[in-house]
Amino acid sequence: MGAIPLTDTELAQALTDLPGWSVRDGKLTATFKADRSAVPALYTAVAAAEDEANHHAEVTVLYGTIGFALNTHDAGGAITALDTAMAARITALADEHGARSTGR
Ligand SMILES: C[C@H](O)[C@H](O)[C@H]1CNC2=NC(N)=NC(=O)C2=N1
Repeated sequence: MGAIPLTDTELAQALTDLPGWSVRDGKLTATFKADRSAVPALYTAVAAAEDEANHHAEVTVLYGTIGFALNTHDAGGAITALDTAMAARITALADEHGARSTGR
């Protein structure tokens, strides 16, 4: 899986498999509602997945949500399969930690 920008069609197809994720400001983004007590463990799990994949998200923690934004720096900031794969991992980890997508 290389750092090749997805075409618009490929990205649209990928989004059908990534409920709750959308493209905002050129980045693959999702926000999850999470109890503050669950955030540390969720972030720790996401960080481990990021390090395993050597692919890292921007993470925004607010008082009741945790958000993720993904693009591929090595592809000039485009969205690649590295991003969609990490989005799927994050979705699964969020589910495991009781975090619920806000759908936007
Ligand atoms: C040197 C290191 O492998 C690169 O900088 C990795 C690290 N994590 C990364 N994360 C993201 N989101 N995009 C990248 O291109 C990227 N590249």
